[in-house]
Amino acid sequence: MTNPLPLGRPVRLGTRASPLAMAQVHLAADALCAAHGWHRDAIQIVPVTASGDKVLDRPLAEIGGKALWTKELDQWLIEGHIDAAVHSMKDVETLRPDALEIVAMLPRADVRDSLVGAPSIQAIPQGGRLGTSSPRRAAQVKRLRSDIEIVLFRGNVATRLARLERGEAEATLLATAGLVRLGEAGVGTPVSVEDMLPAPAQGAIGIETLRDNDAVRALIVAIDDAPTSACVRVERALLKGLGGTCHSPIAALAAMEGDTVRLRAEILSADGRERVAEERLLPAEAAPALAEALGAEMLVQASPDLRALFTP
Ligand SMILES: NCc1[nH]cc(CCC(=O)O)c1CC(=O)O
Repeated sequence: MTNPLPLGRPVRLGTRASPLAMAQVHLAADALCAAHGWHRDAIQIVPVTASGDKVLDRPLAEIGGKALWTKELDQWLIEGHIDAAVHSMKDVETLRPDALEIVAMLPRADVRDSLVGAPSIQAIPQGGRLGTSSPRRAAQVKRLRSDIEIVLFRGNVATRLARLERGEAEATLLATAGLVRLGEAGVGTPVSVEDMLPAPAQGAIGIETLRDNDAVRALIVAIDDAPTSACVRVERALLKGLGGTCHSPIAALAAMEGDTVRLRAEILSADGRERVAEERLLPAEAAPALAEALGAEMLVQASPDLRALFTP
């Protein structure tokens, strides 16, 4: 016997249609079924093509930023075509529409980036090319290896790996979590967070609903991993304080240590020559507010040129 459907019909989970997003929505569906004792047909998966997946020849930052990943899903939620949307938290804008709320996050996966094409950043050949469209990854690599040339790599994980295979760059960096979820765990070598601090919210999957839909919220909140939610909220609060955009090289990682949150954060100039880095132990309760204040403080430490990267 499996439990009856509380909405009287399957729960409709919206997702981007990319292979990574599809793998992630299945993780969310599995978690919901396990938590509620449902059979898998209690969930209906609804793929929605995001505008961010349609334009592949220009940097995301230029064509409209992170909103392009969520715009269609936001609209489907608000119009009631889906009950919840599953997101890579890394791709979710800092400021969300008032009607929506991220109510749960799955346990966070590996937060590290993986280097593909070379065993370490040091081992990339002199003057070699690194394919990425991430201002953070570009700046962090430039900081370690100013000789490396950055070439624009957009598209999904498979596209980027294919471009590397074709010799369009010597190396690329991808989120380890994404590689693992796509069954490509053996591809690449994880880079330590000491060498390369990840993007805020990297490795976290969030589920968003309509703030006012109590029935759906109650179902989704059951799968929330509290430490992941707490840490990702702190990283996103820092982003809010920085007021960054997709143009802005920002890295941040929060981790629970008992009743405190260890927050590491850095902002960099595009060439990696300037860096403002901070590490703080914050009491958990006040951590989001303190992280937001830290973001503003980091901007004060930055040169006018670096600060300009954070003014939209
Ligand atoms: N911007 C694309 C994106 N959004 C989330 C992930 C990886 C999965 C995750 O961080 O949870 C990726 C791919 C990548 O950066 O390699």
